[in-house]
Amino acid sequence: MADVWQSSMDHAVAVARKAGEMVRGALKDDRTVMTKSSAVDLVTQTDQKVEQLIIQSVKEKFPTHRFIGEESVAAGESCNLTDDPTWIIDPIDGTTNFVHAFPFVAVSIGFSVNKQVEFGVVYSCLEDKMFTARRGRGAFCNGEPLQVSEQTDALVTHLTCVFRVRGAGTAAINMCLVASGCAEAYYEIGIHVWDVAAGSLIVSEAGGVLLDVDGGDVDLMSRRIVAANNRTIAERIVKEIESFTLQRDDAPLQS
Ligand SMILES: O=P(O)(O)O[C@H]1[C@H](O)[C@@H](O)[C@H](O)[C@@H](O)[C@@H]1O
Ligand SMILES: [Mg+2]
Repeated sequence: MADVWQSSMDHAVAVARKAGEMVRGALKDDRTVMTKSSAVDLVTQTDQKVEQLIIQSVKEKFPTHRFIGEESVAAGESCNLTDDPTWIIDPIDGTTNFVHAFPFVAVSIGFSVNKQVEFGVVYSCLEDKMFTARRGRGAFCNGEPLQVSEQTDALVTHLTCVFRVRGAGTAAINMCLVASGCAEAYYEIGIHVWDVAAGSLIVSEAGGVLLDVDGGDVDLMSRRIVAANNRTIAERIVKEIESFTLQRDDAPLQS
């Protein structure tokens, strides 16, 4: 990656930390659910405030950059990735955790150019862990290099009856667990681009493998992903799970 994106990445880290402070503060006194479109799809005022904080602060510094944010898309903005520099933001990944004070909540910021993720930042707010990756330059947690595990006996961070299962309740942290070598794999159907844009780069820069749940190349707009420490485990997961298709994130808006 050309050094031209370093200042954007530095800004992403700084604003993710600020956003994390806001999330920690709100955990104490503002976890009220505003809307609930399903048992798992919750929105709080804090989700919206944190997204605004990030977008405003980025706009001031990088006025030409574009945004895809979970709450902005929920409010009707389009979710199309162009070749322009684009910040892909999940203000609170793990909103259900946040509402219950279950202590795994992340701010996730991916940054893409020419439809390729150039850097990813995931701040695990309560653990105070800042996960970062730049394309071609490795993945880190609080500055320490990350490496996926060499285990062949897989611990998986999502539902399956074949593997041992753990789940943090946030796609971004689940992926950082794979990147950190604490779990061998994560898969999910139903996530959105803002859940996985940053985490996917963190996994691949830590030496992991990303696949679509049908075994092809991962497509961040397709709402499905397998992330694993190696290809053998990724392909085993592909074989074991029953895949299905959901409406893509970039599907044309219904009029
Ligand atoms: O809605 P948030 O909390 O941003 O994202 C969550 C997804 O909605 C949910 O489907 C998924 O299981 C969870 O891992 C993800 O982070
Ligand atoms: Mg999310």
